[in-house]
Amino acid sequence: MARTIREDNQITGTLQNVIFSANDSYFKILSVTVNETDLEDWDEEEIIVTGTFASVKPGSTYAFFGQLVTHPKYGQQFQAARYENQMPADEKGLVAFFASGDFPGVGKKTAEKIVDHLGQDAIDLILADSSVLTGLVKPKVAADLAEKLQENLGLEKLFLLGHQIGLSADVAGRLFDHYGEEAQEVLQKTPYRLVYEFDGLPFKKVDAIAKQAGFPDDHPDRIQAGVYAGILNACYSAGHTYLTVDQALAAAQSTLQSNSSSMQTAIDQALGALVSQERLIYEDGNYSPTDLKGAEVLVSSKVKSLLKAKSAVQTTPDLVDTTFVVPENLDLDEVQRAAVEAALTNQVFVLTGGPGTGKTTVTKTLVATWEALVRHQAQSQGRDKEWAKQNRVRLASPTGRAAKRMTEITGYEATTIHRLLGITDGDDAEFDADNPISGGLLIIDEASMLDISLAESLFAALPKDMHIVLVGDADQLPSVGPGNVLYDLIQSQVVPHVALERIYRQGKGSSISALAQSINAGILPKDFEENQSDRSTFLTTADQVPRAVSQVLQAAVKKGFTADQVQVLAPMYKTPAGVLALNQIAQDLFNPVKPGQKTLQQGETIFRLGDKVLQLENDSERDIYNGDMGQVIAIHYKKEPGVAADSLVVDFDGQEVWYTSKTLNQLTLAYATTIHKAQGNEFKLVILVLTGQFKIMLNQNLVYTAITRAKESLVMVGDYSAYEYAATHPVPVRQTFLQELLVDQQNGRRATRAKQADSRVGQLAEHQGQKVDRDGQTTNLDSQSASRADQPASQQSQKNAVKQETIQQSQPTAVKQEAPRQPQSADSRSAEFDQRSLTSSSQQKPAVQTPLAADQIAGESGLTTATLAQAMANPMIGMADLKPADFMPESR
Ligand SMILES: Nc1ncnc2c1ncn2[C@@H]1O[C@H](COP(=O)(O)OP(=O)(O)OP(=O)(O)O)[C@@H](O)[C@H]1O
Repeated sequence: MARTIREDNQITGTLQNVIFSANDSYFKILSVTVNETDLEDWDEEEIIVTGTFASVKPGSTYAFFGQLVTHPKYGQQFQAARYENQMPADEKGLVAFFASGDFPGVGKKTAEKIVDHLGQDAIDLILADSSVLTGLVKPKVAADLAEKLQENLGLEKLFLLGHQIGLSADVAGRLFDHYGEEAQEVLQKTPYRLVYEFDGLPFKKVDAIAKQAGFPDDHPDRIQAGVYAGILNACYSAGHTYLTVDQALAAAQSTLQSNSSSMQTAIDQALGALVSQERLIYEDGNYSPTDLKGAEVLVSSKVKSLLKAKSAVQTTPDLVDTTFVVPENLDLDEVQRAAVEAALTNQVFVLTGGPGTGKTTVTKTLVATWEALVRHQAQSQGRDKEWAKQNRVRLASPTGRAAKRMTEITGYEATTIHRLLGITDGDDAEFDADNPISGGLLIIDEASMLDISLAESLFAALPKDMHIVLVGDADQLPSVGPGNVLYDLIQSQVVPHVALERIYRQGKGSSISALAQSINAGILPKDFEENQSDRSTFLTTADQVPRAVSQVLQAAVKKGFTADQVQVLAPMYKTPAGVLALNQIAQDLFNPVKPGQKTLQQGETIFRLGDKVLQLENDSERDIYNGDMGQVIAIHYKKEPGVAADSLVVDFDGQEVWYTSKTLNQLTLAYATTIHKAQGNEFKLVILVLTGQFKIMLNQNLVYTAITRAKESLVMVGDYSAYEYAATHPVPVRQTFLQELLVDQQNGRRATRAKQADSRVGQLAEHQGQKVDRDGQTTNLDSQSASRADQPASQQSQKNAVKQETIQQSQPTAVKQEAPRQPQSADSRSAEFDQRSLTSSSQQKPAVQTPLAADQIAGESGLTTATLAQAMANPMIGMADLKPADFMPESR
């Protein structure tokens, strides 16, 4: 139901007391005695007022503007959108205000002196310029008084100004925290500074603030900030670390919404100014945001210096050979063994491979062999325990979940990279170039998720002689943030690399692996629609997706799958086939409303006790990270004894984390997630939804990443053409410098030019339409976005070339693979896609019909209920037994 917009009501009242005050924001709950109100039905003396307030003072009078709402537990209360401090109306009141005891060193006499000299505008005069107090009071008293006034009234004024210019109280509060008493001046006099200095205000918003402050469209500050914001947005939305001149101009024009010739000249001047201010770097016809280029330079130079370094622990091939330890007596194949040797005999090493190829097995062997090497040398060289500790193995991963898995598998402590580096929110890393981390060998898992900024922090903090091994699946999605670290390291051929290709886990019979490999090669296999022992396909139109997913989930629930074991994946949040809608469906199935069940609401989401939930942000202080999944294990209401505020407790694999209304926005339901958020996680059953509505997001790496999250079974729902389109479209090329920085200058330039030529093919399509961030959130374009459909197919061929070259150059023993078939041209595929998307549901390829219903399976297969769960563990009689007929609505 659409929400009706109402005019604000008003209450003027005296503050009795502050019932609750949040630590991490200005949110408060107040008890107020009503003096006057326009609320028709309010006849009580007191009212509860909630909202964002400065240091409001009991006994003072305020005017609150907002709405009367009904809280499910606490009943009626006033939700204030803004408020005003009713300042003393006359000089007598003003004297009482200054002498209230709030201002150290100001008694009645001093208060009278101040008011005598400054009159009724005393407060405004002091807030504007505290030097008006010079000579009236002692310097210390003047400083304290000005500071206290700022703290209370300065923030209140900022709330008021924020309200007038369309800033939420929360942003106004953060601005005050950032700029202090200067905040108001920044907003009114130099608003475009916010583009460079303040996180979380898009250029459009800053521009609107500046317009209200009287800045014309052609003001140089506006053009400069618009150019900078445009370039930065373009880099972040496409994952680039630089833009060509043409791209930079297009991004700037799009952000500034003008391409007049005078604007062209102004943009050129702004680009020059941004370069001289060192906000941008211009080189060889490209513009890079200084931080991104700086990060690439640091990573490349650190990699090069590490490659030349000699570690304290000797790792000659002979020593590695004699100390080689393979856990669990596994028989490593030739390539795996060569990978271990190369990883230990080189200071920097990259290991890649698809699921089940033995990356973890190699990691375990590396850890065990390294420890044996350290022990052996500590003994033979008479080293002490401290030396062994200094050279120990460290393990880390970009996500908490992957780190936990590493710990479980290796038996060694693994952490997130953030934790390894001691990065806490908003603060600099504890470990950096001046204070490096300790350890002799560092293994980073899920390295495909490493963006250039995190890579910079990581490489900066490595001791100069540390061994580093990056492990990942090169065919997965690139990092959410800019950069292409893993790809560039491999492509440079400067860093030794082994690609594991033989699949062990799912074995030859696994059709999920075969499908993933085929999609990797740009082909949707002929048997895509045929149900296999471990995968099924259900073709539906976009509007049939919710029903189809619901049917599949019901079948899964009947078969005993838990919410933890099943993961619904879709590329984006919105649309009826998107993550938000699918979460509702899954929540109702896995955790239906029960009488008396405790719930807590945040925005549109109602969390129920028992829900599967996902952490959306890194919160290093509480050691929970973006992508961590957990379960709601308790909900507490404020009215309960000993409970200070409504709260929700989540169990993240044994770690309990509390959320209150202030942190609940970090959490969402996790029955369905975007594919980006599922990176680094694996699930027994994956239900993947792709439809033409997600076209802007579809590519090989996305669908490959989704499919390979399935450990045992995969159910694909949606539109055939969407799968076909994704399978035949490589991930768009990322423009980065790291590769060329790693190789010699001359060769590097050549490579860059080739990449630029490629990316220009797609330039015409850029800066148009919608912007979709790397996690599937749609926003209107502020600057630009690259249309994935029009990106060249070059990354696929580059990728294949890398694989081939790597195998030949760094890994002579690896099993060579046939070069995959090149995908069709992007144009012909696009045309085909559009045609298919227009096909009506009756023209959709029919779902394969089989007569066996899910709940018949136990009987017909001769399994008892008790053995059914056991049977589910076997992919051969697992989810694949759920046939299309079990999932699809009867009417189909
Ligand atoms: N050389 C080998 N011989 C026999 N079994 C092997 C060999 N290498 C790996 N395996 C087995 O194959 C399975 C998959 O290996 P592993 O977990 O190391 O792969 P992975 O690449 O880490 O997979 P994922 O990325 O999906 O976690 C494991 O059960 C492992 O014991």
